[in-house]
Amino acid sequence: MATDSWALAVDEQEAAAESLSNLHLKEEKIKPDANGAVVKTNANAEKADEEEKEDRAAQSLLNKLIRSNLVDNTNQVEVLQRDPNSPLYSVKSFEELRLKPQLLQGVYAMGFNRPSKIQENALPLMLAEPPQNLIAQSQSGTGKTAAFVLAMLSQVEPANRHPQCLCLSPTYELALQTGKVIEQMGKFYPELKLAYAVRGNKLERGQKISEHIVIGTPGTVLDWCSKLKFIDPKKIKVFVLDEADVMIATQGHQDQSIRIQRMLPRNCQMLLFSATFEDSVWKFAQKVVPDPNIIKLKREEETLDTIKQYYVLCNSRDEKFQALCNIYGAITIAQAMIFCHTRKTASWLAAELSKEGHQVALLSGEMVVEQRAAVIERFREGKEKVLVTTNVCARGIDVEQVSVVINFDLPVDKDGNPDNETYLHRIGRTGRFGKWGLAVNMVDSKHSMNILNRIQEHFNKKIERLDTDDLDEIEKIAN
Ligand SMILES: Nc1ncnc2c1ncn2[C@@H]1O[C@H](COP(=O)(O)OP(=O)(O)OP(=O)(O)O)[C@@H](O)[C@H]1O
Repeated sequence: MATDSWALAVDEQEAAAESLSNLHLKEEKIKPDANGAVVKTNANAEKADEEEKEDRAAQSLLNKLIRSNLVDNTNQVEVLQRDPNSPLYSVKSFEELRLKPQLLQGVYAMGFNRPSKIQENALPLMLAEPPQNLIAQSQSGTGKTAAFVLAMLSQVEPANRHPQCLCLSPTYELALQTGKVIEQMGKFYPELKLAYAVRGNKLERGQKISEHIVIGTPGTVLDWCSKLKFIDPKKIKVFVLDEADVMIATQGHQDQSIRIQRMLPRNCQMLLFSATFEDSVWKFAQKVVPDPNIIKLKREEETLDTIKQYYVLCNSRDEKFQALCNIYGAITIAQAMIFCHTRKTASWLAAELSKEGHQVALLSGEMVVEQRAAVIERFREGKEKVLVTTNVCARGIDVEQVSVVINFDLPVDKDGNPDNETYLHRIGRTGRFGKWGLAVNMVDSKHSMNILNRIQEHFNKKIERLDTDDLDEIEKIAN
């Protein structure tokens, strides 16, 4: 396909995505009810019983919006150097990096006292002379964005008024979030300018952009580099591919990213970041980052050791609800998270619990990400005591103070098999929050008993039966 018609196809694709997201916005009608519970009044109610679809970009954005500090990790960083004979540098302070004073000031103004684990190794590699290529993987919240933003800011020469750093993000919203970090860290570097290559940011044809850093989504960046020629890709010194795992989950982005990368000069520094490292990400990473250094930080392992796990046998949704009420009647629960399989069950349950006088928050996929972030924030602050959510919607969200988790429906994957990873993440604890926890699983059919059995086998941990008609027995589980 010729570049122009290809770029046109990209345009159409992004336009379609945009109109879809507008449509999505129009359908949002979420308001708190008289009890403060967030209740869905979605025009598209027939969709409510559909299983939620996983949206990795939305999850990633949500995580960014609700995160207030670094995620702790006690694992060792693994570093694989391209040249194994060169000494392995790691820094324990930002001073050691010999940053421009205005950047050091920016770092400290953000409240960073010392580099995070991943930054200790990634920063010296990225700032080395000559610049080194890097593939880095560590879970969300470990300081990757701050690291590559600092690398980009360090390489810019403000007197050269053309784009020198190019950063690709999977979505418009994620690009804006990274842009905010650039602006914050570059606060004391006013001559440094940033442009957003995102749909809707229209420039006049024939124009060349003078900003030093361009951050955007692959389709628009490709347009700006090829069809519209706003950017001269040959002058790019640093190329960052952020959230590679989310990127390749979006159709078309992988090819667009590769096409952009092919336009860059050979000596351009290539940096790729990802929170996960499945095979597909690794293959993609190798295509876009030649001769890489590799840094990996394993996710902190979660365990079920400090969790008391129970199951309750029920015959229907109403019985599950009754069992839940009995548990609430017998023990004091400061805060609980309740997981349901569909939006319909989640909103029904939230309404029923509010009728019983509970302060309930509802989190489900039809809310825009900002609304979801606000719901989580309120729950974290203790404004609501129960958070009802769909299985998919709350993936990856930690609310540290919650000690009781109820699986109103057991987690299953799209083929109906037990989703052990989700089970563990919902209920398990890392070393940091190794406090006592209680998990109750509602089982209402042979099928869900089978799922529960497979979960028990997978973790080799017995899940005890709980008779919720026996209040004494329930009381005992809290001791
Ligand atoms: N050295 C540091 N000291 C203290 N806080 C830091 C440091 N580096 C980053 N942070 C803060 O920690 C949080 C997570 O950092 P950052 O967003 O860079 O992580 P990330 O790994 O890029 O996450 P994601 O994969 O979600 O983008 C942010 O609030 C950031 O401001």
